[in-house]
Amino acid sequence: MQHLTYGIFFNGNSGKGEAKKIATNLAKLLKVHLIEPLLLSSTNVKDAITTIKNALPKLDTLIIIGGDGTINVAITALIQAKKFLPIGIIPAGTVNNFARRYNIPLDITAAMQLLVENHEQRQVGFAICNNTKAVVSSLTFGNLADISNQVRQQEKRKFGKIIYLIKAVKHIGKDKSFLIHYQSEDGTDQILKTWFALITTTKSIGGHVYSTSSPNKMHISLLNNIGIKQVLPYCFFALTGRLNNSKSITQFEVENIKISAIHNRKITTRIDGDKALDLPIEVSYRSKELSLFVPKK
Ligand SMILES: Nc1ncnc2c1ncn2[C@@H]1O[C@H](COP(=O)(O)OP(=O)(O)OP(=O)(O)O)[C@@H](O)[C@H]1O
Repeated sequence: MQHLTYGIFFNGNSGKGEAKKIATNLAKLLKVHLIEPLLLSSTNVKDAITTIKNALPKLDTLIIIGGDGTINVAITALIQAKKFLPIGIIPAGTVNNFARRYNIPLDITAAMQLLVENHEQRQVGFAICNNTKAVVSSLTFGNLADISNQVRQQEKRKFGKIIYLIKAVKHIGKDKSFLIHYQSEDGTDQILKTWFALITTTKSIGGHVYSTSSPNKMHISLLNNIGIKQVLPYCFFALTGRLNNSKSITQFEVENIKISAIHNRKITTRIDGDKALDLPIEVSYRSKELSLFVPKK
């Protein structure tokens, strides 16, 4: 009987070698279930993508150990190879937004066990930026995106989401909005003042539901400006995820979007928490290609 082969991808740079320990334990568990494990890691993102791409022809499934940033690296490799294997996740990041959204156990042992029993495969949506880079959970740009950069992992662990709010309020009045052009094949064509833009691949992020409709689209929320007047609506947005009634926030849902800056200023996006491409960008949503191991209903 021919055995299945599962790739196990982890960040060779992570913490105190925590990810490697998890990978080794998972490899043992897979062997017990007659699945051949293939450990895949590297200490920089470029090599990691190459390593995964080279291994893909040998694999039946790819298991990813890490948070959204690490899942992003792995799915970027699948996009570049145009080969969408089923994926499994061991949530070893800090926030683990993607894993939470699909009810993957946050307990490492339970998440490992899920890969060998009681799972089903579910199609999950993601987006592709400029045809090359995955967007697993979120793409942001504007002033708050830079603020997220200042939030250290330690603070994230200690204060949770509220830390973004504290940092944002400190920035009030300091930064100007950008003029941004948004164009979509569905007819959207607008130039909007943008203080902060958040694009999410589902209606919920960090457990908050940001919008109520269209499962097959990306959700775009723009904070058009921020000053003293916007503090209350912004706080409401940050804490509840709802902003539909605020005039300072624009929301829309699209399958694809072209985003460019009107002025010649360099605007860098952050994708899944990491610094990524500069505007202009083109993002398109994919709802059918990727399937994920999730707990059986
Ligand atoms: N093989 C790798 N080599 C170097 N860096 C990597 C590799 N794989 C992932 N990374 C980077 O490691 C960082 C941390 O990744 P990850 O998202 O897994 O953890 P986290 O930020 O703690 O989790 P979360 O996004 O859930 O809060 C990210 O910046 C990611 O791009």
